[in-house]
Amino acid sequence: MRSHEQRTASAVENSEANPNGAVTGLGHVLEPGVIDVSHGTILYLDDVTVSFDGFRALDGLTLSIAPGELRCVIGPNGAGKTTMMDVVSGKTRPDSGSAFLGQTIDLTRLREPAIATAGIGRKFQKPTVFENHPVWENLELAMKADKRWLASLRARLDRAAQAKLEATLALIDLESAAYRLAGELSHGQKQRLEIGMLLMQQPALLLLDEPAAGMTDQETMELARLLDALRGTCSMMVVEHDMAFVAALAGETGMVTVMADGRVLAEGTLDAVKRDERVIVSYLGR
Ligand SMILES: Nc1ncnc2c1ncn2[C@@H]1O[C@H](COP(=O)(O)OP(=O)(O)OP(=O)(O)O)[C@@H](O)[C@H]1O
Repeated sequence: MRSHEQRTASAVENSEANPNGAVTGLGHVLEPGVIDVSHGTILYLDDVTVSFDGFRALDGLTLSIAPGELRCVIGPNGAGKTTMMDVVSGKTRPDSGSAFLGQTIDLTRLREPAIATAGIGRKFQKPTVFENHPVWENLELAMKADKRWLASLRARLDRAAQAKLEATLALIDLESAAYRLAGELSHGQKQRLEIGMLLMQQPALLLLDEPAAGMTDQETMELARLLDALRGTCSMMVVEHDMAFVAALAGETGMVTVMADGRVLAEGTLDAVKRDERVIVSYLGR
């Protein structure tokens, strides 16, 4: 598996070797997983607008995320957080504005499967695992969905694929549950398994929509530890309402984005945004 740094390096090499980089001018991805982050941005949204029957769910949203960053996005109900993730993952086309993965991959021109292939993995609130299959097989099936693993999986798991599967099982702390049916897992374990399934596809950017919803406090902190362990492997954008979880992820220095009314209301460390009068009024209260 290529690390984030290796992907970045090869993206730079690729753009030097080929003036078009990893994509054509039309934004069609030619080589999965190669993202040009040479300008220090993995995700760039600029002035994005999405309207539903005249109502602006996103209203000039501008936001960027650095490679390797774990960005928490908070904000009141209806702020547009899910709509923003829908734009990034290709589920919703913006009316105007731009959305780029790295320098060259125009997300507004790609369909959802192409965006997934380009390196964006999305986790929805409700865990979606194959309940009637054992945990390890869920990871193997996820791997099969990734063309890069196909050659090794055609016959049987080769050493690299096997090692990746075992490392992921350890990372999501489900080694002892490897042979249990996914349907028998607790909610927190299912959430971790689904993140593991996304990791098998080697995403460059993971979108996580309220991953801690419905979890016990202990499960929430286990999830925070897992996401912490992923730092540097992939970039992450986490939409969340649970402030204890956000505090665990952001720490003292992580950047937190506060959305309201379809745009960014404030951005800064959690401590700074919590003291921001506009954030207190529109979201956190006193
Ligand atoms: N498909 C749709 N059709 C009509 N209105 C929509 C649609 N999707 C979202 N909206 C509206 O757009 C606004 C933003 O919704 P969105 O789900 O993005 O907010 P959110 O910040 O994710 O909220 P929450 O924290 O409650 O999940 C809301 O007022 C919502 O009702």
